[in-house]
Amino acid sequence: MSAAASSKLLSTPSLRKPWGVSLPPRFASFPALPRRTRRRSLVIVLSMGAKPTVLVTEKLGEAGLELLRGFANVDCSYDLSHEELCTKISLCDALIVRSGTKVTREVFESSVGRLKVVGRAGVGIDNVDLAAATEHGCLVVNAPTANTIAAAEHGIALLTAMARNIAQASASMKAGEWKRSKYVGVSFGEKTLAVMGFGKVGSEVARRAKFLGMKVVAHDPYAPADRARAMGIELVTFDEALSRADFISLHMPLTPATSKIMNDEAFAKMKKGVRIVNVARGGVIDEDALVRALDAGVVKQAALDVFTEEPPSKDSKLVQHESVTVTPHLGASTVEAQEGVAIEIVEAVIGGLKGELSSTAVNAPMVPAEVLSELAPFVVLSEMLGRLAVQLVAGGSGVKTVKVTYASARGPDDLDTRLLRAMITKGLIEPISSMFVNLVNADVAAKQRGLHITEERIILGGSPESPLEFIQVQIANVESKFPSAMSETGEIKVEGRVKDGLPHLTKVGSFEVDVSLEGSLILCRQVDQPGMIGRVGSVLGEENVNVNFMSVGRIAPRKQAVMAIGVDEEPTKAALKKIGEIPAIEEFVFLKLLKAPSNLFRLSPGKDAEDGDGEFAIIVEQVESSMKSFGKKTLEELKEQPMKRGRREKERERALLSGKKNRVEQRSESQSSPTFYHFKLLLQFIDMASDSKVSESETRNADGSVMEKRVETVHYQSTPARPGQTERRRDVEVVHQYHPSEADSGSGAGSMVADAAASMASSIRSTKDAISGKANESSK
Ligand SMILES: NC(=O)c1ccc[n+]([C@@H]2O[C@H](COP(=O)([O-])OP(=O)(O)OC[C@H]3O[C@@H](n4cnc5c(N)ncnc54)[C@H](O)[C@@H]3O)[C@@H](O)[C@H]2O)c1
Ligand SMILES: O=C(O)[C@H](O)COP(=O)(O)O
Repeated sequence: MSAAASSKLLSTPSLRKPWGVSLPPRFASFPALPRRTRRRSLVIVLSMGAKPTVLVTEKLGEAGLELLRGFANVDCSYDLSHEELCTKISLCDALIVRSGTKVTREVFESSVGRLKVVGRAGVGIDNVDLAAATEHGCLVVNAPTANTIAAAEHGIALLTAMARNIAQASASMKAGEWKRSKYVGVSFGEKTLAVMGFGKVGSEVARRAKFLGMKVVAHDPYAPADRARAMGIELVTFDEALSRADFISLHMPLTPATSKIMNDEAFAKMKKGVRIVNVARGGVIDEDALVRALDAGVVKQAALDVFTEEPPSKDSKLVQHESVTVTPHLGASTVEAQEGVAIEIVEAVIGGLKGELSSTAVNAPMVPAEVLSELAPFVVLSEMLGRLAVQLVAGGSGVKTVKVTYASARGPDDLDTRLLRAMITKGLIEPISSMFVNLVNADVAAKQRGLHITEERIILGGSPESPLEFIQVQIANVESKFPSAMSETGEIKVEGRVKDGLPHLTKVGSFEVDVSLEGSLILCRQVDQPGMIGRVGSVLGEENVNVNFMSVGRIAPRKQAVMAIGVDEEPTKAALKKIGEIPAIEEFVFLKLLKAPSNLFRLSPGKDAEDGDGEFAIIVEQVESSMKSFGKKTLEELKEQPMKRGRREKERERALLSGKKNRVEQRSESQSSPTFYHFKLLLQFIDMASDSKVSESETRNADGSVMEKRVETVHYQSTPARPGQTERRRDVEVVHQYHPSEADSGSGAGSMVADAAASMASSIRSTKDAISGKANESSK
């Protein structure tokens, strides 16, 4: 498959409808779900989703591998050379490594955009080029907690082994000697241990050292003093730690600031005869300086688990030194830690591939689940506004200065705008470039394109129930192809709000409008007069273009007005021309929104790295278990099931219906057991899947070859936020469409697109079949 063809296929919009068919997070806590499928956000993915491929380059615990195999094709290739890794990586969606694999810029470049997640099965990410990962929009996750205890225990093991010469004495005895006086050790009682780096491992080492009877001080410029105080540990300066310590244990990460922090100068500040343990990173010690300090007797002994170069050379003076105890980077190597790390990293990588925000993401913001669910519709709105604004620019290029205004009744610290800014950036860049922008690389992408985005908060009075009242995007120093979109101060200005959970455009330039942002949009400016809606509507009607929303914003009756028309299908050029020719219309523009609202966290340009069948299975399983628990034989009977509502459900429903759902309520909802509300949602999904229709059509070239293939799905949905409401929205989505210029020119792209479309269509059919199949089975 050529690169071009493959990227075409990857960018095929899926049937994922994040705000349409997704179920809210609490649905994920439905009791019937197995642990693996419980997650922060369960999005129903009706995708063609082939399994992603995950390359594992170092030994990983079996439990993690097993979990991974349920989701992905797993390639365990240990001992790859760097060249081999670079070759293989272009076939992989994710990579899992430990500390032995160097994930360099070259690896990201060689992946040609396919690598979406790098999982570091452990803590230290100094072997991953984070800047390169971020530039390539690749999420890096680690497993920061599962090996803490193992590392701390290893630190203590080295400390005690060193103090009592265990390794040296053991080697000597095995060599046939019996030298009791040579291996006299030192005791810990009343000795001071300086813990350098009071993080997870450092504090566990400190805790254990206290039980050994040691006095413990710690140095960590970033550690909170109260945490140390609570453990009875004094936080001291770097110099004081060095000068007071009989033993030093290193637990800081390797960063430019800590590289060779233990150097000649530092050794000179230590007590003569100090003993040093390092289970952090070899690079924090200047190894040549340590050899000098050992030879001079300043450092009496060292116990090292980590080295600047791993493995160190066989004739390394440090490794061979009589006063040095060494282990080959075994800190994390306990059975328990390796199982834990494997599960922790696999869960993070799977989450990343599904587009979920991981709490262990190293190069993307971590957003708490309740904040995420609250911000979700604003995330879509942000991308839509970015897309609209950039399409209003004449020529589409030269966008350099963008101002985003967030208006909210909440306090200034109560809004994390990183997600919103990332999505506006995505909306601004993607329609006019081939770049794929996600949460990981949004800021870098903006910088690369010289896009300067400033953010402003407006604090409104009133009730802070909603995180935001409106978002405004302004582009300065450009001209607009729709001059009415210019504000009084000369910027292109669009403003939007979330209404009933859906993004709405509420202002264009200085004209107030109100149009739901779905499908695409036609903006017309005309002199306000009777009959305009009808005239434009009939041109669209003749073309079979469905109008989903229409609104007119005017300065005053019979004066200038802007009409915003939301359309499900893209009108032909001829239809747009006819609209432009209506005499009263003075300017107009057609703006494409999104075929499928983007999933913020999706890391690939379009393909959901998700096994769609797995998701269907969950829904089918839910239906089945509901039928059993309600003793129903058919789907119809299930749908008729009267809902018993307790006081809490009624209150919750009332709150939802009136849109008064605050964060506390949402949180308590997500923690409460699934009840009436969940069941309603399930029934809605059944309705949607049962009612959905798929139609396929083709346009052919004169020679009979396929020019364009469209697969449309039509499904009906209730608004998830309003479970009691019977009104439904029609929702049309073009699953795939390609144009003559992209048509099959012998590269195979055309047939792949056709295959993709067919596969999509069959996915929908199989969901419907699966649901009715279960119903039939249960009725037997
Ligand atoms: N040998 C092993 O197998 C093994 C196992 C686990 C962790 N590690 C390594 O141990 C180190 C610590 O891991 P962790 O999980 O405790 O990480 P952590 O992030 O929880 O703790 C690191 C601490 O170092 C502090 N720090 C940063 N710069 C410092 C400086 N200049 N001086 C003093 N302190 C500084 C940070 O504030 C933080 O509190 C990492 O380098 C990790 O890679 C090694
Ligand atoms: O940073 C870590 O987690 C440890 O150094 C463990 O590294 P490893 O996974 O290569 O054992």
